[in-house]
Amino acid sequence: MATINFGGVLEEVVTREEFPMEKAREFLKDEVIAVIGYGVQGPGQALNLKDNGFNVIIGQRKNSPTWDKAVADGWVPGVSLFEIEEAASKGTIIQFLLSDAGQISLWPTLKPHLTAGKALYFSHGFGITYKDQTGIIPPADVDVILVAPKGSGTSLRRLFLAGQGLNSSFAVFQDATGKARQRAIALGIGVGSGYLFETDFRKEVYSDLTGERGSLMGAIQGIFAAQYQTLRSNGHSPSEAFNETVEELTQSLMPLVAENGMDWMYANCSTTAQRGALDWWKKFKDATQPVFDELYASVAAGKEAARSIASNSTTDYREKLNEELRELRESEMWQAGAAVRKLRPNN
Ligand SMILES: NC(=O)C1=CN([C@@H]2O[C@H](COP(=O)(O)OP(=O)(O)OC[C@H]3O[C@@H](n4cnc5c(N)ncnc54)[C@H](O)[C@@H]3O)[C@@H](O)[C@H]2O)C=CC1
Ligand SMILES: CC(=O)[C@](C)(O)C(=O)O
Ligand SMILES: [Mg+2]
Ligand SMILES: [Mg+2]
Repeated sequence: MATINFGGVLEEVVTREEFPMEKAREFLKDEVIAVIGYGVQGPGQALNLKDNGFNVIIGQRKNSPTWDKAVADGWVPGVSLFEIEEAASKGTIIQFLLSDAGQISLWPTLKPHLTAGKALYFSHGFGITYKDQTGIIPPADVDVILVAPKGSGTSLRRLFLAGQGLNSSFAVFQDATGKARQRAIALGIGVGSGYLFETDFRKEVYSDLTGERGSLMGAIQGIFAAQYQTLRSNGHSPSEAFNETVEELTQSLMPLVAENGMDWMYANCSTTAQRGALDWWKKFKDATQPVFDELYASVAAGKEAARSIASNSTTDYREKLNEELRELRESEMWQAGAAVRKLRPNN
């Protein structure tokens, strides 16, 4: 473990230097890793593990689009691709990568295959933390571990193929074998993590649900929409409103934030912009703080989990989500965005 100073707070981080790929492979050489679910995280993690030299099999329902996707990705039926139950019985480590709602309906099928000494692996603290709602209560004689990549499974795979990596958090909920922590770390390295930050299941899911509803996805769209509306209602054209709300942020300013922090991005803007941003960010913080506090309370009370389970358990959940995404896509702001993207100089 390397001790790193995060803004004055010391934390332990696992690095690839202390736990190299070779060590991870050696540690898991007798394990069969069964990846159940082939949505977004499933392919990213399974392909990275396979390419890193681990024994991986996929469990999917036959005659499903994701079965075909797995075949197209090179998994071979009867060799490395099986029906869910067969994969679960063969696996010594079960990576449970169905959607959080899907995990609930599959749990009774999976549970009998969790025999003594196996490991149950999640990429989210959801199922375990909200066990009152999910009914996911693992047997006492299996390890229960978590590795949660800090980003989309698509990015996990892309960054791996580019020779880079994505950081992940990891956690142990239950150590039945005495090697749960090592198993989690080895898997974290195997799926393509660069650094591994230790957490627990509850903190992982509370922070993840807050982040995606908040500044990563929900709040950002809300702020974009509010500013766009202000500009439009004051007579600005769609292209002007979109450029000043989204395009400049993603194309020019966020890469600078990613590279060297907010003050660095500010320092590379005009002194006029710096004056305004330094004055106004606090007003936006004060205005949104109550919403973030309400959000966290809703997460901690299990209300966000309940809503997610209820809406993603219906048979037509995918159609309904797609319908809402279509509304977003067809809004004037994002239609303006589509036109603006076509005019990027590199296109
Ligand atoms: N999407 C991402 O990149 C990230 C996801 N995670 C976590 O990883 C896990 C997997 O997430 P995703 O890959 O996004 O899942 P997903 O939403 O893409 O679903 C994965 C698979 O579950 C299947 N599924 C859904 N309901 C089912 C049911 N009732 N029975 C059988 N199969 C069903 C879907 O067909 C799909 O193939 C979740 O715990 C999620 O919170 C963690 C970090 C990022
Ligand atoms: C990609 C990720 O980490 C999210 C946003 O939390 C998720 O997909 O659930
Ligand atoms: Mg996340
Ligand atoms: Mg999430």
